[in-house]
Amino acid sequence: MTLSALKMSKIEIRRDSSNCAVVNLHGATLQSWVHEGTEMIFVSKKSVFDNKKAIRGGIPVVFPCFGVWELGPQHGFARISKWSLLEEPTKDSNGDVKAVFELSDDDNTRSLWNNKFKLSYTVCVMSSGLFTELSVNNLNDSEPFSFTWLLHTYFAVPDVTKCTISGLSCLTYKDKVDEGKEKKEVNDLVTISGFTDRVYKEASENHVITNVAGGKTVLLKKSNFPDTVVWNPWIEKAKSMSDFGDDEYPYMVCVEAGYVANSCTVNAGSSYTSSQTIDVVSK
Ligand SMILES: O=P(O)(O)OC[C@H]1O[C@H](O)[C@H](O)[C@@H](O)[C@@H]1O
Repeated sequence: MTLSALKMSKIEIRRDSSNCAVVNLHGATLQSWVHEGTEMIFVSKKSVFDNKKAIRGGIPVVFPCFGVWELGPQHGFARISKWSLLEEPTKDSNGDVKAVFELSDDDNTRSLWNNKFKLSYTVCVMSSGLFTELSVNNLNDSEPFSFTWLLHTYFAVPDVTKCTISGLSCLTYKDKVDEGKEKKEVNDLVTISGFTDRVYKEASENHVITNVAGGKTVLLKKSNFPDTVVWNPWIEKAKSMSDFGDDEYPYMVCVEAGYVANSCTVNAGSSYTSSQTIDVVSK
């Protein structure tokens, strides 16, 4: 690895002049993905980049716990840890460019969660979209470990009330804005018209999301992420967040691929891999 790559805090993964992603080593948070010249990802103008707080937007990596965590910070430590660049951006034979990031246990992670692990995160900028893959290796001597994880993707949208999300119909979801009640999704297409925070269990592997940035439609394809979380803070929650603008909620929707409704257990010496691909299917 070159010295300059070692010193960088953000890694540009550029496929060509109009397709590029930027990953911040703080949390390995993808903080920009430009597809055919359009920024597809929302980052709040009030996001704090102090290498301590989680970046408000992009694709934070949630591990080893989604949500409130009794052992440590909400959504775990991965999104606020300093990752390293394992493989510099490299072009493959069809022109797609891939980089790999890595996080290993250290004194801090073990003080919260006493396990030895290696996380690898692959980000690939393709002509058709964006591929992201998380792998975890259990490096404990003999103990299995359990975790939940999720890619907390913030899509940039021109007007969230115009977006539709498929692949959730008839599913059971936990409604976190209504005391965590279990409900059944009655709509074929989910739309957002208020504070929304839902964990859909065993959702479809494919979600079509319309009217994202540039009016485009994307197909979010998941593998080994059984659940899907949909989140928009709307007016009051937006006001309560110091790192999110009061008037920004119409311009984002989080559709999050996760393994969160139940935990995933990995034996010592074994690994587990989950991935998501976001294909831009129109415009
Ligand atoms: O404020 P954060 O810790 O980044 O969490 C932002 C949001 O993440 C997920 O979507 C959760 O379902 C929400 O309950 C949470 O409010």
